[in-house]
Amino acid sequence: MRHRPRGENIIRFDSVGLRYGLGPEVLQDVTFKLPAGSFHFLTGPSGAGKSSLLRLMYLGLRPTRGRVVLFDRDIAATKRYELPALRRRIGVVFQDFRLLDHMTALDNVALPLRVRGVKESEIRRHVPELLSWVGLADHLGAKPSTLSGGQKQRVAIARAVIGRPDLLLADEPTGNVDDHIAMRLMYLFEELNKLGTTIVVATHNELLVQRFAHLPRLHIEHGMVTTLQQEPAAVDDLEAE
Ligand SMILES: Nc1ncnc2c1ncn2[C@@H]1O[C@H](COP(=O)(O)OP(=O)(O)OP(=O)(O)O)[C@@H](O)[C@H]1O
Repeated sequence: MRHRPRGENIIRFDSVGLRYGLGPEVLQDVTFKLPAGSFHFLTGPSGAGKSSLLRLMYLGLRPTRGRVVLFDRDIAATKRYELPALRRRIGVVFQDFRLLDHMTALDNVALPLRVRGVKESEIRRHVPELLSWVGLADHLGAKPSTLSGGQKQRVAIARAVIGRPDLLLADEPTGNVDDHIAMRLMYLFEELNKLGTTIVVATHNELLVQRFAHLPRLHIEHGMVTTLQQEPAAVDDLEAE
């Protein structure tokens, strides 16, 4: 973690296009930049390309055209062996969690800290505390196969935030939990953001988007990304005009 002064860009896309194989372009001419320390929702209908955009951001895919600049590094000009160090600065909450099945919840969350050589005494202090905060105090020793979808999701979120990454990318992080836990998870993201992490949360949950009102919002439709500087007027508001 080496947070940068707010205002500098953490990530920049210039005219980025993406196609899978010989298929049509699923993202077209995507251009935006995210300043360090900002918080954005990523919205759009199912199949619009939210997960694909996140994959480009965490370097899980290379664009078919255009330029991606991450932490001031042009990814096309970055050597393959340099990519893992960049990736370690990003926390990712995958839609399908991607927990390691043979490890306990505690060990899954501890992994990013162990990779970084953090002392076991610190790991034993911080990891149970975070897992308790997301409501999993009774499941520290549980293997993912014994956890519900919502519990796995919370382990995945704890793993993504434990190392206070420079950039957090979360794909539908509240998709499997009730409203109360969704709020708790959002507050966790807000706290992380206050500490300097830039955050992108892909979601279908309009209530969350309206309630936390982080702008600009990135919105994808028909392969195009727009940055919305204000929330679209609700249908009731339009009818009242
Ligand atoms: N691995 C892949 N191979 C081929 N096409 C893909 C692949 N992954 C996604 N797509 C296509 O890319 C488009 C965007 O998909 P993506 O998963 O990014 O959308 P999304 O907005 O995240 O959807 P959802 O909200 O349903 O998760 C879709 O048309 C999808 O079929």
